[in-house]
Amino acid sequence: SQDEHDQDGPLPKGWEKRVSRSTGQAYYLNIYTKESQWDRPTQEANTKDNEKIRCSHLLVKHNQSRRPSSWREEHITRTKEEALALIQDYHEKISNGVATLDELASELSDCSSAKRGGDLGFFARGAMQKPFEEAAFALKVGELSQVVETDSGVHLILRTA
Ligand SMILES: Cn1nc(-c2ccccc2)cc1C(=O)N[C@H](Cc1nc2ccccc2[nH]1)C(=O)O
Repeated sequence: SQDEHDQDGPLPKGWEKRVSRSTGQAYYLNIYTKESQWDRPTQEANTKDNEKIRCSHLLVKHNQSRRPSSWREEHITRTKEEALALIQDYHEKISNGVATLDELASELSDCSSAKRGGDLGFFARGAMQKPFEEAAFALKVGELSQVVETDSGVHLILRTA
């Protein structure tokens, strides 16, 4: 069988290396959840499929938001188009390294998590509105999302763990 101590060193705990019978290609099996993946794992295998991730976000609310009010502005009147223009500008600034998400979120996010630089802590699937969850769980650690729309407004999401 394939030696799991090949040139990349030992596999993280909970993974086994397998070879695909049809393609002969190596893949990796999570021995707890029986999930498999092509990419060589970099972290210990999670033991349940209620994996948790950690994200920070920047939220810009608008006049169609579920709760058009925030610590920044009691009555939010900007239109959705204006919110999208703002969040696009923030996306560019963060992508170009002009500012960090936590700096902008602290001043500009309409979510009460702004006081923690937008940090939402760890959460599993089922905790957040679906569009936010799908975007967040698709991110790799350190990756910034595109603009994500929820009933709360428009967001930028940074996965931090
Ligand atoms: C999900 N969440 N966590 C916090 C939070 C976290 C850490 C410290 C303080 C507040 C605030 C919220 C929250 O729902 N805030 C809402 C805005 C909002 N809507 C969201 C939808 C998805 C993810 C985060 C979101 N935040 C609000 O302030 O009107």
